[in-house]
Amino acid sequence: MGSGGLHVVGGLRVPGAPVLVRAPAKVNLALRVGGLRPDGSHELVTVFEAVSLHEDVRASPSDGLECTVTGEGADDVPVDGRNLAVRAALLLAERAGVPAHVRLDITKEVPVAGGMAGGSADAAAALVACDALWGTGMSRDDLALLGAELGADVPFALLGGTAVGTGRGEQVLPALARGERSWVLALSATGLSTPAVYGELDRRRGEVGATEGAAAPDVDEEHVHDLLAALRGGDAAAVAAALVNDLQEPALALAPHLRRTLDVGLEAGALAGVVSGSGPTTAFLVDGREQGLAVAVALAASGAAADVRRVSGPVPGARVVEPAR
Ligand SMILES: C[C@@](CO)(OP(=O)(O)O)[C@H](O)COP(=O)(O)OP(=O)(O)OC[C@H]1O[C@@H](n2ccc(N)nc2=O)[C@H](O)[C@@H]1O
Ligand SMILES: Nc1ncnc2c1ncn2[C@@H]1O[C@H](COP(=O)(O)OP(=O)(O)O)[C@@H](O)[C@H]1O
Repeated sequence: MGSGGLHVVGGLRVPGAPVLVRAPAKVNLALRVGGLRPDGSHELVTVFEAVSLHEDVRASPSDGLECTVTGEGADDVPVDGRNLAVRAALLLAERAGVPAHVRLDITKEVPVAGGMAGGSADAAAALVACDALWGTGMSRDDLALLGAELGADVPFALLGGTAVGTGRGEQVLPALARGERSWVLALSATGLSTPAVYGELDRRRGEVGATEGAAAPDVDEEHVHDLLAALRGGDAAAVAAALVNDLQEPALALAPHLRRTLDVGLEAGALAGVVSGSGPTTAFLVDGREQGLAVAVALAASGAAADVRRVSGPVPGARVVEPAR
């Protein structure tokens, strides 16, 4: 285990050069939420798709631990020990037994607190970048285990593609998925707190449970069976029909304006629209370029979205980008 980084020169990697890693945002194509676990998380079954909205993390040599953040929503992101990328560097250094000496420069494209796991992407990218910079020689599985300690979505940001997540969402396995999907994302001006949205789901289930005796259902892969079959077939309309999110109603309760956003996207011809994870980003599945343009224009023109992005998926998980952009 070396203490220096690795630099590519004529095919050889030499210690000490900056490493640039890119990691993707995600959309949950299905999110079925079960009961509350003793650790405060919910049991869930989800199908993640990594989409072409990215976070870039550059790790450079330093005498200490420094962090900068620029790009989408940078003002809302801490640069101290609360930053998930900083926490990732500290955790890797501790487990590898090396000093946490690195400068992390984060460039964000993913909306903060948008339900697209931008912070998790930063953590995943920082793990991969620091592993390369410090030459700690961790396997992808080692990094995924560390990632799971940082947040439930981090292992998926490492894996990318289209995958099934179980447990807290941190146990991920690739899913068979044919073809590429086109998405229009409607961004909100303000974020939603993930714990608040799960809390709203619990509150609603508590009310139902009090009268009907059944609160949280057990969840297993059977709950995402239709979606997985549709993904294997690669038919966008079948995928659209199977999109599901148990956090959608709680998110809509906390951010009622999203109902109009969903209506506008659907009226403009999207195959389907769904709140992404805990929201407030909404994701519209579209069939082809023309439909995507129509949906994006309608969302932007109506004012039902603060901003609009057209993306595609699946894309790879956190990876070293060479040469640096
Ligand atoms: C809802 C989802 C769907 O993919 O994503 P986002 O919409 O936030 O991106 C995830 O479950 C969010 O995962 P992530 O944001 O990584 O969660 P963590 O940092 O591990 O936990 C933040 C908080 O979310 C809640 N949480 C998270 C995961 C889970 N299975 N059950 C939970 O109840 C807990 O209140 C926890 O304290
Ligand atoms: N590197 C980071 N990027 C974004 N948010 C971060 C980061 N580190 C910590 N956070 C905190 O995590 C919160 C939500 O993270 P984020 O991943 O953007 O959203 P979501 O959980 O909705 O997908 C933010 O409000 C922010 O304060």
